[in-house]
Amino acid sequence: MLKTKQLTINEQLNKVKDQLSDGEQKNVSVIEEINEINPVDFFAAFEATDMHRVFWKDVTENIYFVGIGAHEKFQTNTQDRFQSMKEQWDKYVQNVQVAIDAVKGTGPILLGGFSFNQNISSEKWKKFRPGMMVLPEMMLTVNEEGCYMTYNLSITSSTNVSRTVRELKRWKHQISGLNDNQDSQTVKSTKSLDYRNWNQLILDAVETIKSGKLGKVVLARELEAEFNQDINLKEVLKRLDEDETDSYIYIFDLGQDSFISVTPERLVSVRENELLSTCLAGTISRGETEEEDDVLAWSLLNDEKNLSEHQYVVNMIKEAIEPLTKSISIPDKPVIYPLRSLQHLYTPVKATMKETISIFDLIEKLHPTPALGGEPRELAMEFISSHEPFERGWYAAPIGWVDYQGNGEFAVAIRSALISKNEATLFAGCGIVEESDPEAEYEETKLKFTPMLEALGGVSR
Ligand SMILES: C=C(O[C@@H]1C=C(C(=O)O)C=C[C@H]1O)C(=O)O
Ligand SMILES: [Mg+2]
Repeated sequence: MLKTKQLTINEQLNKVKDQLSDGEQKNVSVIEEINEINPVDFFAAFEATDMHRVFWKDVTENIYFVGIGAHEKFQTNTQDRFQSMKEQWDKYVQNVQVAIDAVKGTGPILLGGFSFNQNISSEKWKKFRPGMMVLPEMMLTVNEEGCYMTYNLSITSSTNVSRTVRELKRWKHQISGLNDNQDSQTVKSTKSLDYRNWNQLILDAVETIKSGKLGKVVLARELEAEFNQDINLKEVLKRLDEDETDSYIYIFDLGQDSFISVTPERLVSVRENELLSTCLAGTISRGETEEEDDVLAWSLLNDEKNLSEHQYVVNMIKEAIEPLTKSISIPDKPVIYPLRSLQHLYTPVKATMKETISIFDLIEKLHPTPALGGEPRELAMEFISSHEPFERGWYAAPIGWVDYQGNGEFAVAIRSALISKNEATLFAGCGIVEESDPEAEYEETKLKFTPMLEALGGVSR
């Protein structure tokens, strides 16, 4: 329920308009509670339009955001991309009026992401920028309390409010003509780095680690899949939403090209001055039976190699965050984080910050953690750039949202794919440490392709 007596969006717009002087223009956010609507259906209803679409599902808070269209687009190509994004958003927020006292998860919320490296250069990623976030024209919020629609627009003292409201509500026609009978694609062929080259890549990394230059480096491979028809994003999303109940689900859709991720890894979340980050590194498969599952979990919790992969992440996050905090709590030992097809070592990091610090500052400090980059960071980044035979683009990079009050959450885009028509490029990586064995790491990446590949209708290889 909205906190204040619920004003219609008509009344909300008139309230803002009445305060405007002649010729003045104002960004405004109006919010209404709506009847229940399925977020996957809502996202899919705009498939045939050229509107920008963003999908976000956070399982911890049980919340969905679906952003449609772009009232404002914020992009950055500069070296200081996180600061540049922060400045652009701060500037917008200073001139926005939220017409009513918004409930959590409604109002102006910026959705988007960044690339792994500071630059993007390959043809494959040409539609994506190093920083790209949108303030949607309309955003559906579905949480435990209900369904809400936020509209972001700008008005002047001469705006025709009833006509504007009619235009805002056009989406209702869009969802009524929904066609559910589209076919799903099947995979025709897949292609990945051949094992000989993978073997060499891992041996090079292990040698560099043994020489003392690196502690850990995360290396990944691409899997290119071709399908018999254009990928039906709605079916993919529906499967992920139903099956992958312990991961974030994210789509950044630019029309023909979409980036999609089903990631269990939180980079950082901020609620007022409370911070939560998670260390997720160290992997084993799930068992067929409960007993086998327990045995695997126990062996992961006691495996020196996996514990070492994990500890690099804990140490780095602790070091990065501690100076900003009044108090910090990190358990001594990791626990198991089980997913549908694999399990990880997991350590939550909770902290109360000294003052409210922008989520963009935190991303800048944390990205990439040694769960995606390595230790030491700069050398690991150089090793990745010079050895991995593809461009990461948005894979392993921060994706998420920030609201107008500074709350926000960013995940890391692993278990992800770049989709274009009937082709998808999937990504999976693994933490290489001194004890790494190329074949075991190859199997681990294969396991990590599973969630996305299954949702796409393919089989892992
Ligand atoms: C790099 C990925 O995952 C990371 C590597 C892990 C590992 O090597 O054990 C586990 C989780 C993530 O930190 C990926 O899924 O692509
Ligand atoms: Mg690993």
